[in-house]
Amino acid sequence: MIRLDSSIVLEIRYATDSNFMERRIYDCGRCFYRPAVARALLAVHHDLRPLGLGLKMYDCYRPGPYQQRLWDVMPDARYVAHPARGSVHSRGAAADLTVVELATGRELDMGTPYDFFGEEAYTTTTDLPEPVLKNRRTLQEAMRRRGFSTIRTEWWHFNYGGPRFPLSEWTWACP
Ligand SMILES: C[C@@H](N)C(=O)N[C@H](C)C(=O)O
Ligand SMILES: [Zn+2]
Repeated sequence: MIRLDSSIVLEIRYATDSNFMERRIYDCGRCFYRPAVARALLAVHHDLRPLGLGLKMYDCYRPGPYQQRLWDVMPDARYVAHPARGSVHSRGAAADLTVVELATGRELDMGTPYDFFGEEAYTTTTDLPEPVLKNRRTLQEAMRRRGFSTIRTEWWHFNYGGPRFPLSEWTWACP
């Protein structure tokens, strides 16, 4: 993604130990997508620019075998897709992301951290401060406009509509 626009921020958490597993599972953090999905995300990023905002990616395409690693720690289908079914991430068509101020890199307050597994992170939760609800609306409206849909339990996760791409186990090279 950052080859398409280097102002998209990458913070691929599963390539760090700052994630719910508290350990690194990717050898390095890179962000790949099916071309149509990449184009749609780029459009979202550009749509946000007049507001002084842009996208920060937490996770992009997720090679199939890594789904089991997530499931081993959080075996709850509300929050992690069952490895036997596979994640839309492993189809190259899901995004875990947030919105940042372009000038400062500061994340907008979405009410919970990434991968907070609880009701405060649900997209259906309305019992949150108005600025948080506004920030979530900004993200959701920008993503919906370009063909993405939300899921109930995670404000950061979006699935791209359209063709159902196959699951993949391809893994990127690290420098
Ligand atoms: C684990 C979380 N970041 C996530 O992506 N969850 C969805 C439901 C998935 O595993 O596909
Ligand atoms: Zn996700």
